[in-house]
Amino acid sequence: MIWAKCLTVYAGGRAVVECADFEVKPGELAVFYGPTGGGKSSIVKALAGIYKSDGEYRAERPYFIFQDVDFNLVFAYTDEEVRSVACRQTERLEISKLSMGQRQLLALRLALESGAKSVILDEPLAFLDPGTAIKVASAVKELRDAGISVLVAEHRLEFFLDADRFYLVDRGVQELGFDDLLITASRRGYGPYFTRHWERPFPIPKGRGCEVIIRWMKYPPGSKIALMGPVGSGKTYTLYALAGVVKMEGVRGCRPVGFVPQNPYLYFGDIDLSKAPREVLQWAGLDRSASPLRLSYGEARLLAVLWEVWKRPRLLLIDEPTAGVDRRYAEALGEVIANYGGTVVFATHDPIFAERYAEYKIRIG
Ligand SMILES: Nc1ncnc2c1ncn2[C@@H]1O[C@H](COP(=O)(O)OP(=O)(O)OP(=O)(O)O)[C@@H](O)[C@H]1O
Repeated sequence: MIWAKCLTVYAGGRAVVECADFEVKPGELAVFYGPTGGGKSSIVKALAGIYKSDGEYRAERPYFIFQDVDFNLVFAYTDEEVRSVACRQTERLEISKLSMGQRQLLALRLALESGAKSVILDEPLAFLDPGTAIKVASAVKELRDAGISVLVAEHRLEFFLDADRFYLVDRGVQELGFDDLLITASRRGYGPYFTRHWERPFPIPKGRGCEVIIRWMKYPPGSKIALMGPVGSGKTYTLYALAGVVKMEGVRGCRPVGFVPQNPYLYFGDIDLSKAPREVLQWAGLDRSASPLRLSYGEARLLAVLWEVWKRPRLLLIDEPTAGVDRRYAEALGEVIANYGGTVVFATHDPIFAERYAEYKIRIG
């Protein structure tokens, strides 16, 4: 059983979610859906006791799978414990060589075998291609079928249409039927299907592009190129080759190059905002004393892309721009990509995004 009664969650000294009520009974699957920055991860962290909160909550024998699934595999278990579960499927196991989908499946198997009565997952599908996302979503549903209370925070609603409960998380929490959830989210402008444009235009510098070569084909300066293909097909590796970090036949990038990795928090590392361009900070409504690591995933991704664009690279590389963001943020990122004068290559699992914002789509793998 998972439940909360008037749960208020605090982050960075302010209430980011107010007086939330929700419950997930044994054998039920509930979905938290809502805008980027709406507070989904903050509630998950409050349930885990990491963020401060008021009100009451309980998660019976809980097991958490955080946005960064490596936390589960690398820190929570010994290598032997992970292997004892994984090696029933594979003879040898090196976590670093597993794809994101394999890592998620492994974490889910560990959850199933842990004897947990409630499992709470934050964005399990964020980095997965549709085929792998279906497998991981089925593994999540197996937990429900085993009588566990399952709560999943996810932007990719289409994989959990058969959930038992839907909660809209937008600074508060509201239980809605599926149709009402779609209508309310669309009206408020964060998807899943219709989005509202940002009121403020983006501060995007002009920039100048360069020619790139991918799979022996030349693409002219300023091209917007999507790399598509299943997980593990080599999209990120191709981006590394374009960045000049590794060598790959038939691939050539140029300099200066900008790179925004899959995990936007890695982009920021431990730097603060004191060197960020004024235009970007103003646009994002942030002040220089804020830490980017305190932003939500989607907020951090958009800030990283805008910041990188302001360095005016001739070639901008972005790994999975829309992973873990709502449609409104996806659209914002698309606008930045489309309007920047430099060459932009991005790896994506999002066909709608690629169709809309890329001039060239290259199948990898
Ligand atoms: N440690 C923190 N310090 C200050 N503010 C924070 C902190 N953690 C989260 N926030 C803020 O709380 C709000 C909710 O963030 P949260 O990460 O919970 O959103 P989310 O719904 O999970 O978003 P996403 O879909 O992008 O992951 C955001 O405005 C974020 O900037």
